[in-house]
Amino acid sequence: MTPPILEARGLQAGYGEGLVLRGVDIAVRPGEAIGLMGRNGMGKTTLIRTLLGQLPARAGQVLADGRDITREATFRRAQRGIAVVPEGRGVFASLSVMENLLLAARPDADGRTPWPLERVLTTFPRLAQRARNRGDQLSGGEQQMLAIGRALMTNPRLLILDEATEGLAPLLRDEIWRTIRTIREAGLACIVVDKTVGAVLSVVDRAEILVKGSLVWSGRPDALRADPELMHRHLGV
Ligand SMILES: Nc1ncnc2c1ncn2[C@@H]1O[C@H](COP(=O)(O)OP(=O)(O)OP(=O)(O)O)[C@@H](O)[C@H]1O
Repeated sequence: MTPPILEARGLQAGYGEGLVLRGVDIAVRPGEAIGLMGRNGMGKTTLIRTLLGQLPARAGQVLADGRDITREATFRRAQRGIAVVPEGRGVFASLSVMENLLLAARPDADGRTPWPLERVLTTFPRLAQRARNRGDQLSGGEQQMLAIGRALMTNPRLLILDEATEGLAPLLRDEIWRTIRTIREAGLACIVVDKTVGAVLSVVDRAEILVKGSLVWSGRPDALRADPELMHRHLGV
């Protein structure tokens, strides 16, 4: 069987004296979409940061395609096709939409470009309309689309979206969810973190619930929806 694109085994990490992740096992296979769920402060962002190498692992392993990358630098992981749309977006304010996109462009590790500029602009028609506008002239929703567009320009195999719809008006949220669905249908693997539980469950293949740095439940979205008590206890809905 093809090994997972990204995997954690017994992963522990934290800040200062405190341990946040208490031995997490998780794997994302090619084309799979995972919803990483849990109440505030349970460790979702910490897990993503540790998978990306932005925070060191204290114990356990991170593997990419079956290879141990626990000590590998963040930029090397990005070269392996792991792209992130961070909380807070990271768009260059003084550059145009087009410049933001072109600056991010690079082929994948095999030299292919499944996401050329034209495809990104077709996926986000709003970005095409705003091509000459500066990053700081965009609405919050447009900035978010640009952040996702920039990630796609790196031709990733796995896209990690942390709070992709945070702070956006409902209509813009719907537009972001529609594009995430399009990206999914294109076969790109994703990890999605978002407070809108219903929307996350509508786009992922599997949900994983974190409680105090441990994964306590993993399963299909319909199994989670069918268990209101579980949803209430761990997700507060
Ligand atoms: N830079 C930091 N320094 C110290 N503690 C931190 C830091 N970042 C997060 N924490 C703590 O680590 C724990 C997990 O936080 P994390 O941000 O990973 O949770 P989360 O599940 O992503 O929650 P949220 O939805 O609120 O972002 C929390 O107790 C938080 O206070």
